[in-house]
Amino acid sequence: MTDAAPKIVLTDLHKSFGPKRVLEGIDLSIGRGESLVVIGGSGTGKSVMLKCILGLLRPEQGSIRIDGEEVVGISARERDRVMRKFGMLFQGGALFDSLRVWENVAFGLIQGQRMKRAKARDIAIEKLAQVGLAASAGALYPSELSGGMQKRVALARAIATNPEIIFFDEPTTGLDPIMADVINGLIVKCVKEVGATALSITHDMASARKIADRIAMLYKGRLIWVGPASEIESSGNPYVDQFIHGREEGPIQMELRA
Ligand SMILES: Nc1ncnc2c1ncn2[C@@H]1O[C@H](COP(=O)(O)OP(=O)(O)OP(=O)(O)O)[C@@H](O)[C@H]1O
Repeated sequence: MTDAAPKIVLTDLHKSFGPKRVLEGIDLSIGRGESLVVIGGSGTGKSVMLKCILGLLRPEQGSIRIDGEEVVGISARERDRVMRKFGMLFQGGALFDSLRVWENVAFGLIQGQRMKRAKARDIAIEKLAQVGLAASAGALYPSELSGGMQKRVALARAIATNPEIIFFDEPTTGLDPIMADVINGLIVKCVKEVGATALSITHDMASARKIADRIAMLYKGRLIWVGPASEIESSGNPYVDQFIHGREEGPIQMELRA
């Protein structure tokens, strides 16, 4: 559950690319230990928002606070320190093909924390077990695994350093619905075990419903609805309603045609 001081606070965040305004005033507070999922159509700015928090993009206006600390405009060195709080599961897994599975999982421990290989390997094997993979899988290369197994490895890597905050970027893309459900279940379990705050972006509603405590919907540069996952069916918001039911007809399509 969450406690009083929020982990991440976005205030009046704006990000444009030339004349294209992508984020036009995002306000969002994510509690400690909370799992928040941002939904929204393609190109609405979900990745841009995540990249702003990760420091990969710099917003031209607004504030991003992590544990109360302003991170917009901090130095590269300070950014490295803040980044150590983060774990990340990238869209598509983004595993290193030339490294064995265990080396992928241990990457942040060896490279980021300068941990000895033997110790990092033990932790990697432990994390692989947490996502349901046998120690023997650690010796394989990613190309020898199915897509679902690769996602498990990516999840093991995301939790390897016991991060305080984990970002999930489209965690179920490319998986069949059953494997997606398995991965969603593992995400919930692992986030709880690590005690992390989770921020995910997806357009997979089954995933959002399963992993979110709260859901926020991004549309036209703003969060048009934020609320408990259990209340999204009764949001009373026609944009949300259309999106979550995947209806062709509704206000979103009309504006796309314009
Ligand atoms: N580096 C960039 N330079 C210029 N425009 C960009 C850049 N990054 C993103 N955009 C634009 O910002 C908008 C939002 O992109 P973003 O990738 O955040 O969408 P998204 O909601 O994550 O979409 P999807 O669900 O398809 O991944 C898009 O119109 C995109 O073209």
